[in-house]
Amino acid sequence: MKITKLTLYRVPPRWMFLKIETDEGVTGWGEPVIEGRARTVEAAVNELTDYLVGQDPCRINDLWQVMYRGGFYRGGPIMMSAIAGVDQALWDIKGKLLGVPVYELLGGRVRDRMKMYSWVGGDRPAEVIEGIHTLREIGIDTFKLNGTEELGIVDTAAKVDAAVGRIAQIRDAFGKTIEFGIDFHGRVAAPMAKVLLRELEPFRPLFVEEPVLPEQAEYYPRLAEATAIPLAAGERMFSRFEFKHVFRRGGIAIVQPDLSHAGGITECVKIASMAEAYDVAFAPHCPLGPVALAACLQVDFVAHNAVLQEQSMGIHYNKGAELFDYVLNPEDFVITDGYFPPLPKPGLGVIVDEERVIAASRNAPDWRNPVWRHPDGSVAEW
Ligand SMILES: O=C(O)C(=O)C[C@@H](O)[C@H](O)CO
Ligand SMILES: [Mg+2]
Repeated sequence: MKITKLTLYRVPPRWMFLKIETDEGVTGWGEPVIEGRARTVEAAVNELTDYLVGQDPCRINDLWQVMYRGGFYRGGPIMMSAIAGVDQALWDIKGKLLGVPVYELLGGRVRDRMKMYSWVGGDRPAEVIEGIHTLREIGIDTFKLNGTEELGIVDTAAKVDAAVGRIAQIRDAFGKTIEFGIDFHGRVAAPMAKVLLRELEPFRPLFVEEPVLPEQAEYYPRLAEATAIPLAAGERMFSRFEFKHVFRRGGIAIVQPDLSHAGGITECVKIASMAEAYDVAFAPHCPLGPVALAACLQVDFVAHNAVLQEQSMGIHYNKGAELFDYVLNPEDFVITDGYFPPLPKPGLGVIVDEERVIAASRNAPDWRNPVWRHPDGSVAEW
């Protein structure tokens, strides 16, 4: 079998789908994208075409190594997202060719269902209580919300009280009947992370995510020493070679690689396995589309240390399309009591509605995250 063609579709809300065709008619789908840099990743995938067309799609490991090592320069969000989308599509092809879900190719399931969580509250966390009430009605009991709005390197007691007060409201309203992670989203600098973690400790969040920016990773062990709250990170780390430093230094209890940013299934299975050796949990980041989610679930069902799966249903970014709008088999993703079932169909287990994708790709927005500013006019982390 040989790869014959790669086709990319940028679609609302901010996703990009990759279709890989072969000379035997088997087609695979992937979701290579960096949110806000879709056109850059599109160019990166197109540059990989030279290494892929004419090759055997079943030699996934070799093609991964060629894509990673063949161009001398390596790593980073753009290249690793391009590789991720190609990798997902190659696993989709191989599973379809052999008639089995990817998790069967990876040794079979270690669990019967996978715990998931939903976002509540949006960019500037508001209406969190209402959001939780609504989602609890469909059996979801685990959530994530942004911890703060803009925050200075050193900021006021009032800002701290606003952040902590929101969390106190959640515990007042729901007690321990629900769980939630708090995403600091890179908005919190090291000095304020210590303050916030101390003030949040009594409310026992499930985790605090990106407690500082990934470029400040040396603070993870120090912050972990100062708090019992499990710290999570990983959405802005892009290969084993980045995660290994975090594992060695310690401090992170949950790693959250993104299957569409960190080299795909091939790489994230290895990251999950490294994490297990350090007693670190695996909780793939996935604020993206259905192909990315399907790829996550294929790894969740073979990783012993997989604990939580993010998904974008109702997320504040999904303007113009919702998670399953481009999917012909949404019934395979039905959430029961807050869990996803294993995807039964061959390959990634998602059937892409190609007609709808093509139609939507004709007016895909160039999504950008907002550029926030502090009251003094300086750039604030979004
Ligand atoms: O889902 C998360 O945990 C996020 O932090 C969302 C962020 O990754 C945005 O997708 C960036 O545009
Ligand atoms: Mg996050």
